[in-house]
Amino acid sequence: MNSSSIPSGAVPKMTARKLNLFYGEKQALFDVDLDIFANSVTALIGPSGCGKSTFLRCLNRMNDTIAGVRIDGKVKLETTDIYDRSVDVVQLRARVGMVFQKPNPFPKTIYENVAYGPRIHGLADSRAELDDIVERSLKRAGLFEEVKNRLQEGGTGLSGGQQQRLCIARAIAVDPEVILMDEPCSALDPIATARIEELIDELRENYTIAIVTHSMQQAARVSQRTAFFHLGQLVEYGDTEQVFTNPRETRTQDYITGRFG
Ligand SMILES: Nc1ncnc2c1ncn2[C@@H]1O[C@H](COP(=O)(O)OP(=O)(O)OP(=O)(O)O)[C@@H](O)[C@H]1O
Repeated sequence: MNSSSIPSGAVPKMTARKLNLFYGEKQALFDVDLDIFANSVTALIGPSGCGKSTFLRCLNRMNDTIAGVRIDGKVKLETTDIYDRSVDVVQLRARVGMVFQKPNPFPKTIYENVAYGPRIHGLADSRAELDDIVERSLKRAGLFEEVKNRLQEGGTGLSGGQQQRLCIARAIAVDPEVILMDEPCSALDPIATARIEELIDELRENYTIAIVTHSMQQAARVSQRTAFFHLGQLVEYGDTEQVFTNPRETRTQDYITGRFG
């Protein structure tokens, strides 16, 4: 278990306060308060339908794209209220990137998949600079060696695990501060999963990561903090080791021992 906990006094990278979310009439999140710390992995766990993905999507306003969603409460990225009117959602999503359940490379070359974001955000002044960003991002995502001789081939021709690392490289290329991952390994075999888990551990040196996972083993392996959700409520949140070995709440205990979920 990966148990380096958060230093006391650390300032959270992101905070949610009294966060409520409604899909039309149906309330999916209830008064969620949660701090996400820099350079660590926060795992969101809980039974199906408990609001993990909904919460994750609040962190970069991905729920804005769903009709009928209403959100109240606050989410801050450092000092910025991300739901404030003045916030440019495109810029926000560059700072808080996302990797989805199913690898979703663009139907473009490997190079273009990674270069696209930096190009639209104007992060490179020359082709050489763009080449540099692409190479650096692919290296950070642990994919460069496997693809360096085929950067002009299609991204969708890669294996599932490689595609997911390409999507991670694409997220990294715009220099985000936070990376959100929604069950990033659920479509992958055990070997590709292990590779992504190693990568997540490496990435936390430079990024803040929040990951939704159905696998308690995965949460225990990759995260330093674990949040347990049930029926839209945050039931328990603490150091991963504490949550798994000494949960404070009966509902957490019941879930981690397989009594429900
Ligand atoms: N677009 C949507 N429209 C209406 N209801 C939704 C929508 N997305 C999610 N919900 C509902 O909100 C609740 C929380 O869903 P959410 O997907 O966040 O849960 P989850 O814990 O991530 O589940 P899973 O582990 O199955 O992915 C569920 O009751 C779900 O049916």
